[in-house]
Amino acid sequence: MKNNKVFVITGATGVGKTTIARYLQDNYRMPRVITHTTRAPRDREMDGVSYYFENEVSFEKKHFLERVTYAGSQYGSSYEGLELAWQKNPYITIVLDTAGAITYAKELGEQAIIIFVTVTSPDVLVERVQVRGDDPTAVKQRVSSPEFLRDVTLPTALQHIAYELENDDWSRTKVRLDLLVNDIMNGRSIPQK
Ligand SMILES: Nc1ncnc2c1ncn2[C@@H]1O[C@H](COP(=O)(O)OP(=O)(O)OP(=O)(O)O)[C@@H](O)[C@H]1O
Ligand SMILES: Nc1nc2c(ncn2[C@@H]2O[C@H](COP(=O)(O)O)[C@@H](O)[C@H]2O)c(=O)[nH]1
Repeated sequence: MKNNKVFVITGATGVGKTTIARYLQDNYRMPRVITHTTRAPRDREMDGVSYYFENEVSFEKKHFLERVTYAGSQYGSSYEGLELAWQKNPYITIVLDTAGAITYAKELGEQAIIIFVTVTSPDVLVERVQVRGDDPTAVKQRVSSPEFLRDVTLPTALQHIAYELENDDWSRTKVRLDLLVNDIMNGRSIPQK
């Protein structure tokens, strides 16, 4: 259905993408599209909830709309995943790296609402993922990856397409998010930076 929309939440590791998707699920009943990855689950992550956790063989058997390598692991999302979520609600979310967000903007056009999440000082990102309980070795590898460094800045291909959402202070982020969601749901266009 053309009226179906997907909020694509993108940005660097630890910036708050999953937190935002959870907020939209809890407050607007927007289901999150579950994507596939070959990386190992973190503490408290569950298969079929956080991700579909795959091995290299099972990953290759999926039918992906797009797939990327991020910090040495594979990630991918499918049309089937989108359709499954759209069966529950015309507004859904997906959390992607910026390469995936660019593909969604190209493939889905106006059906994809791209939200690029930022923080004023990227130094806080390491602290946030440490507080989240990520393994210190994995954090070190992640923050030195080219994908992490790339995703801190809005890519040229998403300029004038993505809404930039600063997430320094969660209580302020929620207010801006509510305004953005209500504008989209009411068919208003939002001025972009
Ligand atoms: N505004 C905020 N201020 C402080 N901490 C925050 C804020 N937003 C989210 N967090 C916390 O930062 C940590 C990382 O957030 P989250 O898991 O949502 O990031 P992410 O962008 O999805 O990361 P990743 O790409 O690594 O999965 C979590 O512990 C979350 O509770
Ligand atoms: N392009 C895609 N990016 C994805 C997908 N699933 C998750 N992601 C992004 O990968 C990085 C790393 O995720 P993490 O959970 O290991 O921290 C992050 O930016 C996710 O948003 C996908 O299917 N396609």
